[in-house]
Amino acid sequence: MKKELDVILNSTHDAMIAVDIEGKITLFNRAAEVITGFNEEDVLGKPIAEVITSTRLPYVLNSGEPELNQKQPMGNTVIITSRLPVKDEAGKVIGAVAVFRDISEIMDLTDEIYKLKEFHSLLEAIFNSTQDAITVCDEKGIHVLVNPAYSRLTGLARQEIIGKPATADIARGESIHMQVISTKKPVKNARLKVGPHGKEVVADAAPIIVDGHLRGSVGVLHDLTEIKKLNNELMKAKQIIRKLEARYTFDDIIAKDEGMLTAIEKAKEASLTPVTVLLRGESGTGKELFAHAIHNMSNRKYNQFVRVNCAAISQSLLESELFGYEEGAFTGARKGGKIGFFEEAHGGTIFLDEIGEIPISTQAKLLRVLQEKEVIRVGGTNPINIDVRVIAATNLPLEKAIEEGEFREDLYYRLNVFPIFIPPLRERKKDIYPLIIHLIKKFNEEYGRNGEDISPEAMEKLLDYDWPGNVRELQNYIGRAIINLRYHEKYITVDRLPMFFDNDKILMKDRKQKTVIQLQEGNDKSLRAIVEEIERDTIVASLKKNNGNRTLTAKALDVSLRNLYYKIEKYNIEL
Ligand SMILES: Nc1ncnc2c1ncn2[C@@H]1O[C@H](COP(=O)(O)OP(=O)(O)OP(=O)(O)O)[C@@H](O)[C@H]1O
Repeated sequence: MKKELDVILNSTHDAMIAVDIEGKITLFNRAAEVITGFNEEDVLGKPIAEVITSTRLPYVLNSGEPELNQKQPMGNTVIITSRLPVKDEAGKVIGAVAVFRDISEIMDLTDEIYKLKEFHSLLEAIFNSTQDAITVCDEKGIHVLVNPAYSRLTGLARQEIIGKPATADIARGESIHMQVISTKKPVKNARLKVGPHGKEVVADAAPIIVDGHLRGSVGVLHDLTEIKKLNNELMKAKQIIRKLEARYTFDDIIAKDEGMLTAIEKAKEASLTPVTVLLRGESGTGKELFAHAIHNMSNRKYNQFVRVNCAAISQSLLESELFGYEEGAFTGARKGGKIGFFEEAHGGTIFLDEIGEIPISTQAKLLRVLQEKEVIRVGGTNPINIDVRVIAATNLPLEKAIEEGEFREDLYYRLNVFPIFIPPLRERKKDIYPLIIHLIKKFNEEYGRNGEDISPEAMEKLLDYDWPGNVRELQNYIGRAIINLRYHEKYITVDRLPMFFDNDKILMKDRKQKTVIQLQEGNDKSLRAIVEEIERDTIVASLKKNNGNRTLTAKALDVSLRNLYYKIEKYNIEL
């Protein structure tokens, strides 16, 4: 029996030390040797206080009371000890035993657990407060976690989705979790519709890998309707800034050609008087630039310059935008009414771009404003005096529009008091080289290049081209050439020139391919969605081909400029 007890005593992980009534060591097991560093033979019979200075066994001998589960340091470790008196049958204390264990490893683990708990709480707070919708699936593709933003976005409560397969919240598109789980690779920018309301989202997902094993997938969804809304607001803000600023002066107009120099002289002359100016010229020739310069040289330069693109505003809104409206003038009218562009430009200049696009009914009202120098807001009766210089611009042959009954003759005469004709670039080739040098400097700054000039061979090619999009096209073209330059290159040489577009063919090819793809995929899109997609792609391609020039694009696609603006807004095209 003693042998068995010896084995037990020396194989247990609990350290044990026993002392007699005098405090001399009578038992010192293997675990006690490991923790204290002493050998049994060296300590047996010695007073415990000589071996372990901090011992409390003498107190237990004295008091006869046990001390249980006491934590205390011992050397570099921490131990947890229980000390018990040993009593004879009469209850007299005849010795004491200390049982203890090194708990420094457990303490380290406790520390680790505490830190993990802290981190967990931090993650939980982020998870619950972030505006990004987050969803987590396990490695089998079962939803295990979603945050409140996810429920707000998808309309699915936690309990409706947890435990369900990854595909359960998808209204349209492929599950990003399943893609991640099958490929172990992240997915970026996937467009999906989710939840019972088919909310449009852009989603990213990444695998959760623990010790080299896939444990699941975490997905983040961004509300696309919100992004679209913000984008629209940004576009509107940009439009407003553009409208309010007259950035250019005559110093910004680059010209060598005599025809162009004459136009500039005429414009300078006009800027010194309040005369109504009609700027004529093809799209991209610099009409807006002239309008800015005239305003900035006039005595109105410290007042507003308001640009109105008459083609970009829908016919139904144009009148109320130009002349303002009174409260309750129509359904949806803002409380308190709204002032129109003419009132906004009071004391300054209004630039009526694409004047040929004004509908005939609005033309009559515009004529009245120009004659009487007063506006009456839509839904109102009180005339409001305005002092506004008018600069109008068009790239349409207004005379032909008059013949066809689309433009009022009397308005034409009102506007055509001081016409300035800006020649197309193909008729002033002398301007091409100075414009290129000006543009190289501008784009060097923008793209961080060091271009200085253009080689004679490259120049020859550019002089041969017709530039149907005029300076705007040249500007975009040189921008692309500068991007093609290496950082150390100073010359735009022929091999750095971008291709000129022959896009009609490409466009047709693209259109056909696209249609076939849609059908081959057996996509369940409606005919309308397919047609709209093709329409959008076609407009984007044509706009690219025409360097963003709306007029040329409208012509190429055989739609009215107004219709094109409408579609650009409808499809949120930014070019
Ligand atoms: N002579 C010039 N010197 C420098 N830059 C020019 C010149 N002419 C045009 N540009 C630039 O070319 C671009 C197109 O010019 P602008 O917008 O004034 O043309 P537009 O005739 O008003 O075109 P649209 O009829 O399409 O509105 C602008 O970025 C403008 O700064």
